[in-house]
Amino acid sequence: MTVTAPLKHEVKDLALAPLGRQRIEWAGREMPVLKQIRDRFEKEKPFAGLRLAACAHVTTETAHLAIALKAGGADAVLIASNPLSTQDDVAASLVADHGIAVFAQKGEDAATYNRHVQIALDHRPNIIVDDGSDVVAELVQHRQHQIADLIGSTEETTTGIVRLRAMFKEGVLTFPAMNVNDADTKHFFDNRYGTGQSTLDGIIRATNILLAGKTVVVVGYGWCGKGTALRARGMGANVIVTEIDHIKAIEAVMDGFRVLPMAEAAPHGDIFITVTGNKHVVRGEHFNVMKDGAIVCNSGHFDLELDLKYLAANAKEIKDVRPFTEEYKLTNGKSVVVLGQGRLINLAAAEGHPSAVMDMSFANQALAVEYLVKNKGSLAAGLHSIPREVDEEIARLKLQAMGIFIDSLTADQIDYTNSWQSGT
Ligand SMILES: NC(=O)c1ccc[n+]([C@@H]2O[C@H](COP(=O)([O-])OP(=O)(O)OC[C@H]3O[C@@H](n4cnc5c(N)ncnc54)[C@H](O)[C@@H]3O)[C@@H](O)[C@H]2O)c1
Ligand SMILES: Nc1ncnc2c1ncn2[C@@H]1O[C@H](CSCC[C@H]([NH3+])C(=O)O)[C@@H](O)[C@H]1O
Repeated sequence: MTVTAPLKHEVKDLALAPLGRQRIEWAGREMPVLKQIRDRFEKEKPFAGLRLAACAHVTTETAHLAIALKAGGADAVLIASNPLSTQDDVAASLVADHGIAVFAQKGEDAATYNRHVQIALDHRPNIIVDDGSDVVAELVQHRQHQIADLIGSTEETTTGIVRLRAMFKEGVLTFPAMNVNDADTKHFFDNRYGTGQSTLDGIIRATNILLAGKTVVVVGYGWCGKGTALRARGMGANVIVTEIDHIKAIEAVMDGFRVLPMAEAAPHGDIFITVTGNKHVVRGEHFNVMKDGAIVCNSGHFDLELDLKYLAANAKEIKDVRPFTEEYKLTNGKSVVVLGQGRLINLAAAEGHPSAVMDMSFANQALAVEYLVKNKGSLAAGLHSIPREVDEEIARLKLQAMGIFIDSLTADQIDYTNSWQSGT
């Protein structure tokens, strides 16, 4: 379908649409679950008459989510959830081929990013699809009067959920918000295997560095950390993990990784990857004892995990050495190489998670939006889990699409698992 009527948008270049169209089609081959949901939405039109604002990384995978929501009848606006993650060809195709209003350009500055958040809210959304909670935070801080329009929101990522919990505690989250991140078919695969693969992809595309034999320090051993450490080991790196949580640290030790405090890991690392969702987990005291030329990057959240202000304040010179690769020559004579301006390296220098995992994440998103609409007016304010049966159905459909079938319990086994008398 080609839309001829002028559409409000802010994308880099509409002439990139054919390339975007081709890449969106390619990604679709690995997104069979979302495709089934989209086909049903097309027939049932569950979102007819509803205004939807989505804030997500504008990638080939998000394109499929946006197309599915539009197929369901939503009047959708899409903005970027990160200044560096937009794929400009995809943004162009969504506007030109699908009639979706996209406001996103790779490399947009902070002022533009924030202006796009305002544009998303100017749409007066009934539904917000958020990734990191920037749109919801703006709504509850400065546009309380618009909450009456809202049926609810959905949240994609761990730190977004942390922010929503904090909002609820303060009494400002006065509408239902679907917790997409905590669905098993989301974080087990997206945060772990998606981040594991795409983070290394980003580092390799930015630097073309050999991982075998390098010491990689993974900061944080949550879902993203586990995947990153596992995949780095698979590429032959010696992996050190740092943590602040005793249980996660034992897990890392028993998974066979060396665990050290950051101050002790800092002199050993060749490459540092932060995946904590926390602030300044690598800072001055650590940069100062790193090897000359150590590479640091973030695959967690925003650009705060690395203390970039410290680096800038202590640099004699900051030099672009390759795309998404800047060398900070420090006053102590050593240099630190920062990838992707300290923003998500997997989305800045590579293409984010592969489509096969985003298929499940975005199936959860699409069904979360439908759940909000179906239960309009009856859900309490605060966070809501994706219903277990939805999570299980997504897993069933994914396995089916992969051509993998599993056993089911026999009647005898069901009886056995339901009884407590037959212990022996
Ligand atoms: N790059 C991506 O595409 C991508 C994908 C999914 C999630 N994320 C983001 O990555 C971050 C991590 O997500 P997750 O699901 O792994 O969260 P998680 O809660 O499972 O793990 C975070 C871990 O970091 C640890 N941590 C916190 N502060 C630390 C510190 N100072 N030093 C060392 N460890 C510390 C915590 O103890 C925890 O184990 C979040 O911000 C999330 O939003 C990014
Ligand atoms: N290819 C992709 N397309 C769309 N979203 C993705 C892709 N890869 C990863 N993500 C999502 O990105 C989320 C983390 S983004 C962290 C949010 C914040 N806005 C920031 O940019 O710092 C994860 O929860 C993933 O589901």
